[in-house]
Amino acid sequence: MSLTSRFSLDTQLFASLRFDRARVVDLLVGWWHSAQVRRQRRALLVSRVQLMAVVFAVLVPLWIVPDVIAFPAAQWLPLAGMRLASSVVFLLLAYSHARVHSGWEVSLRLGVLLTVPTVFHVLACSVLLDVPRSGFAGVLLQIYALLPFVVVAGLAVFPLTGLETLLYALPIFAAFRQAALITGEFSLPANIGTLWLLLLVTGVAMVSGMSQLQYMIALVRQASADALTGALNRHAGVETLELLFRVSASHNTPLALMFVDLDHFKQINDGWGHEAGDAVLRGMAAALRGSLRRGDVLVRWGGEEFLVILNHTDVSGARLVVNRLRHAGLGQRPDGSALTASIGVAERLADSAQDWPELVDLADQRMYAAKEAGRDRAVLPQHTAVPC
Ligand SMILES: Nc1nc2c(ncn2[C@@H]2O[C@H](COP(=O)(O)OP(=O)(O)OP(=O)(O)O)[C@@H](O)[C@H]2O)c(=O)[nH]1
Repeated sequence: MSLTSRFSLDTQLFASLRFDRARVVDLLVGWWHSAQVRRQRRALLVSRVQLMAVVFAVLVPLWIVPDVIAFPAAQWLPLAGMRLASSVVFLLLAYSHARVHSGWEVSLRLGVLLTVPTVFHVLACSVLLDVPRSGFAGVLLQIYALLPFVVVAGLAVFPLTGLETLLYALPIFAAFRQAALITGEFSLPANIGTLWLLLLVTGVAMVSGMSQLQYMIALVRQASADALTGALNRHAGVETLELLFRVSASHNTPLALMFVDLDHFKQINDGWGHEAGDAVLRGMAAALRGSLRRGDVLVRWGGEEFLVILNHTDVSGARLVVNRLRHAGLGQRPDGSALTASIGVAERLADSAQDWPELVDLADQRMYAAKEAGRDRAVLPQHTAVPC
């Protein structure tokens, strides 16, 4: 990799670490995360859950030793049973299959990891109700009281959105209140400082989770972006298309594809040089992006060929996008004339496509039909030609 392209990649990485409104919303709720970000985040969350589960599976039973030293058998025996049971659940989590298929599966695993210490805390408070708060037992009781803080602080190691951190923290808050009610220590004025501290730890965990998420999104974007145009590269495009096709087929929703190929692009390279050709490609990608919705996906398929994936879009929706492109234009050639493209459109339902390669083939064939019909036009399913 040349020094300039390396520099430009680094610049892109740091640019995507800057905040703007869309990025903050992405970090707070995550509705618009791309297929790549979702997949990487699932893998990262699962591996972190496994790591934490191993740590807890080892540490939790080790605490039986101080329990035995500090508490009478009536207390340490049930505690030891709870610790061993917790350790079994952690071991199951640690050795469960690393490959997960859905976000729900990941949420469930993380939920179990957090629920075990939370439930343990509430039950331990009932078990330890009558233990005198003096000497070593008193010290241990104070450490037990800190468990909700440890669990909330533990959220900081996961790349979660702000909303997710809050949703995972709320049951821990409820457990903290329940434990205080059991021990008879719950009164709002007396607990206000402790609650404030718990909120503060939640806030820090939230910022930490969102920062990790932001860094992960930046790395995924860098790995899946075409360095010249910023569109998805072909590898990431195929992954996205594969996923969206599968989802569209299982929910029976429409999925349209636009195959966009610039007209007479070679003349630009030959007449004005490769740099001018690159600038035209960059401008064209920016113009395409400007005419698309946020959920649409722009892929650089190769050279001067782009693929636009229009999720939840039928043929009439794709026709609207084609018309919008026609009005907005694709930019200019170096001589100032309008840049034009030939476009082929295919749609999963209208074309009864069985898989994504068939959909790409159909869009590609229609793009060639548009070239043969004189360029500067789009061919849609049922072979309706729309001049661009
Ligand atoms: N500047 C630049 N040129 C590229 C890039 N990738 C591919 N090309 C050029 O794109 C041109 C594509 O030429 P052709 O396939 O003949 O297509 P065309 O000239 O657009 O002709 P039609 O598609 O038939 O209208 C070739 O000259 C490639 O070298 C790139 O990243 N930058």
